[in-house]
Parts: sequence; structure tokens; C-alpha cells
Amino acid sequence: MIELQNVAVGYGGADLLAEMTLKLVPGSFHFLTGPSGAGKTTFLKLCYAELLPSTGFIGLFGQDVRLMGRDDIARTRQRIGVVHQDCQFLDHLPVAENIALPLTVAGRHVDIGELKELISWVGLRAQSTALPPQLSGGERQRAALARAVMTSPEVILADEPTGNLDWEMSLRLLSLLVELNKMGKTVVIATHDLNLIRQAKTQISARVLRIAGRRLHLAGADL
Ligand SMILES: Nc1ncnc2c1ncn2[C@@H]1O[C@H](COP(=O)(O)OP(=O)(O)OP(=O)(O)O)[C@@H](O)[C@H]1O
Repeated sequence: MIELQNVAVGYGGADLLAEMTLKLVPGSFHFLTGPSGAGKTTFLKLCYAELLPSTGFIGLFGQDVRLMGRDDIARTRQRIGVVHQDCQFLDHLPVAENIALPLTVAGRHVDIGELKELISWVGLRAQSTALPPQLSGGERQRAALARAVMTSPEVILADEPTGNLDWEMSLRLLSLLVELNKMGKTVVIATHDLNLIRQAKTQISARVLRIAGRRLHLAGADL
């Protein structure tokens, strides 16, 4: 569903990442790790066509990203849910409306029953009418996850979803992502947190990718 062949990318000057080859198959679970500034967010941006490679091939659901027009990219993004590192919300809209936003901006119908179910699933029923600034860090991350899965995407890309959370809240978020994977979704989590990876590996079979020296490596056995 997401395929990279010999991909390189950079921001203007030299390549930040190079020679990256990877196939994300349906239902797989990957962690993406590596030092701060290594390029994890950049890698995820390639996976949802926010950035184009300087060289190499990226296929999203069988389409070459270079040949995709704006509409193709918009359609493809409905199939990929992204939980951004700094999850931004529209602060004047209640949490429930923020979560529904990916559908409303796409002009799609919002099934209120499904929205409520999703809000309960992430444990935010009591906060659904609150405004985003009233949420705690953990609640924001769960709202961001709910928003990312609002379009029923096949792939979830989560960038440091547990970044500022305590261990208990990190585990809660991880269990939601594991649950999504068990439902058949493909999941990629960028994280520094090796304990989180170890914990996940007791529950599911996950591959660990590491960015080091501008390259993507398969880690795992040593974790
Ligand atoms: N839009 C941009 N323009 C120029 N340089 C950028 C841009 N975005 C990121 N960079 C640089 O690219 C490098 C990789 O950034 P990226 O955010 O992908 O790393 P990361 O591994 O996700 O880091 P962290 O773990 O700290 O979030 C950094 O040196 C960053 O400063």
C-alpha cells in the first residue's frame, strides 16, 4: 500500500535521507525510531505525499506519487490517517467537531452515531463538547487519533503520539493503536520511546525501523 524504492529526500541542500526502500504491507505494524533530527517526520511526510522524493519511486496504493494530481493526493489522504506531532485543533470548535473535521472539510456526511462511538472509543465522551484548550495532553493526543481515524483510513501514521505523555497514558494510546492494527489497519509509529516499543512487542508482531546515517535500517532483534 505504501512502497518506497531507492528514495532520497532533502530540504534544498544535501539529501537528508537516501537509499530508502520499504514496502508497508496491509495489516503490518512498524515503529520508526532514530535520533532527534534524523528525519522521522520527514519520512512520514513522504508516506502521505506531503513531500515528494528528490529521487526514487514512491507508490501510494499502487499510484506513483509523481504522477498524482491534487485530487488524487486528496483522495489518497482519506486512506491515510495522520496523527501529527503537534496535533493542532480549531480552538473555537468543540472536540467532537474537531474530530469530525476530516469528513466535513471533504464535504462528506458525518454519521453522528459513528462519531459518538469513536469519541467513546478514545475515552473522550465527557470532553466531546469541551474546547481543545481545555483538554489535557493525553486527551489531545486521543482526540488527534480519533480525528485521524475519522475517515476509516487503511493506514495510520502517528508521529510521536506519546511524546509528552506519562507512561500510563502512553500505554493507553498504544493500546488504541494496537486495537486498530488488530482490526486490520496498517500502523506506523515514530517514537523515541524504546520502552513503548518493547511493550508493544509483547502484544503484537511489530517491525522496528531505525533511521541512522541518513539510511533506513531494520532494527528489532536488539530491542
Ligand atoms: N521544512 C523544512 N525545511 C528545512 N529543513 C527541515 C524542514 N523540516 C525539517 N527539516 C530539517 O530536517 C531534519 C529532520 O527533521 P525531522 O523533523 O524529519 O526529524 P525527526 O527525526 O522527526 O526529529 P524529532 O525526533 O526531533 O521530531 C532536521 O534537521 C530539521 O531541521
